[in-house]
Amino acid sequence: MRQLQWPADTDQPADTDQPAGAAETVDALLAGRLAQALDRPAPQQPVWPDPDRAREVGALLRRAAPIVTAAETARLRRELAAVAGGQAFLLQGGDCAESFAENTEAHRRANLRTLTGMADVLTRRTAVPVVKVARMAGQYAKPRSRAVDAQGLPAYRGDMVNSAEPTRAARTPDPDRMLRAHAAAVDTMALIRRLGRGGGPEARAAAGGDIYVSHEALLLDYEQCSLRTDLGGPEPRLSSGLGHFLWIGERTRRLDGAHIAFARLLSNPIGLKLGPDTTPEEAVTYVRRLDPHAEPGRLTLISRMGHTRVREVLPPIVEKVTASGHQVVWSCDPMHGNTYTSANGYKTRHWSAMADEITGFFDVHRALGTHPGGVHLEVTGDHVTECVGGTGGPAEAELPARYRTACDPRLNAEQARELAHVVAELAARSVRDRKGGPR
Ligand SMILES: O=C[C@H](O)[C@H](O)COP(=O)(O)O
Ligand SMILES: C=C(OP(=O)(O)O)C(=O)O
Ligand SMILES: [Mn+2]
Repeated sequence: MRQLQWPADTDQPADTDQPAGAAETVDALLAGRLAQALDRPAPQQPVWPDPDRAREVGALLRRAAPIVTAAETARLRRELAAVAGGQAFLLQGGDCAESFAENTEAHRRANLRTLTGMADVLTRRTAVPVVKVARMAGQYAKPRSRAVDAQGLPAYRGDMVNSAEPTRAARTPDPDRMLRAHAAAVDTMALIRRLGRGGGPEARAAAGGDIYVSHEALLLDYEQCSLRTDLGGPEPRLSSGLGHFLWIGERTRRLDGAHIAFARLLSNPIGLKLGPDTTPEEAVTYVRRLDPHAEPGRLTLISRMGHTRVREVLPPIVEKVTASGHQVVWSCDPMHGNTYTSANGYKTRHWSAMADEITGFFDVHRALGTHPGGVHLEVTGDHVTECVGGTGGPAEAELPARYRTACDPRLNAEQARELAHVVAELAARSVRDRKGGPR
């Protein structure tokens, strides 16, 4: 698989529409499609104060080595096909936002250990393989509800864009941060490889076998780098070397927008967040658009409906998508639909609301006879106090003690483990139902 060849003398893909044939022609075709995709409206993008520097950074990044290999990504695609087919579960999780300051080896190891620990709970209880996908090695860009924060400053948009520090200078988007984020992601992937392979028994236990990496494909100036021509699928596509799995967020999934068009071009498995306003008709439109060749596991639909809505909103979506014949992975994000501000002013989530949304998600799939494929969580191994509840978890008044997140509140290791037991019970029941044959 080759790096996508950009037309000579320019940093931008050519706007051309030639038929596929020789290698250069396929590259030109894909580069043209990419240019068309990126030309569409793109919400949540920073305005770089120095566009020339942003272009220079883009050119540097396009020459950088990929973070993940195409072979690994292809393996994840096969494993997600098994999830879509009901033979495995998906566990995806990590920080809401990685940050340069928190990117220590201890932090990353703790997060990996937490993910692995949760996977162990699930595997032991269900005896079904668990595919582990970390929100890591590229999760540095954030969509925001408001462009301006409470103090009137430009919002923090992730360390890849600006700094969380509350000054106007720090909040000014800086394209060089994309280089730092890329270097940090390379470093994180190297750590994961070290733990997984040559790291010795202790390290191997910490990593727990293969861990894939994922992030939200949000910042298009970053995402258009590290693209390789992939001729292995039903049509020529682009394999992103920036992560194994990329997802499109709730705030950037407009159907006529750049993010959906970009995801359509990728051969990586992709995810799509679906909030409570999604209609079944919209869901099917996304599925047809993003999985045009009906490849099992190509698309993961990550519902984040909120615990009060999931039982009402999800069933018609699952029914309509199932009737369309596409085999998607159904995943539940119980975090983003259950966020609220505590009485003392902290953005938080209650453990019980998450457990309830997950329970609702499994109940919906049980009633419809479909496979509740997995969960998507914001979680850390650090001893933080960001989400309330769980046995022994903090109350609202205790949130200030160790509230460290760069963006959204994460479950700490104890809360995560307790939630893993809830998921494991529900998953075990679902496995039993399936073994019992059609109901
Ligand atoms: O995950 C992150 C999103 O950026 C977040 O949920 C939006 O947060 P905001 O409402 O604080 O902007
Ligand atoms: C921004 C996120 O989620 P959503 O797009 O579902 O709001 C996220 O996963 O951090
Ligand atoms: Mn988040």
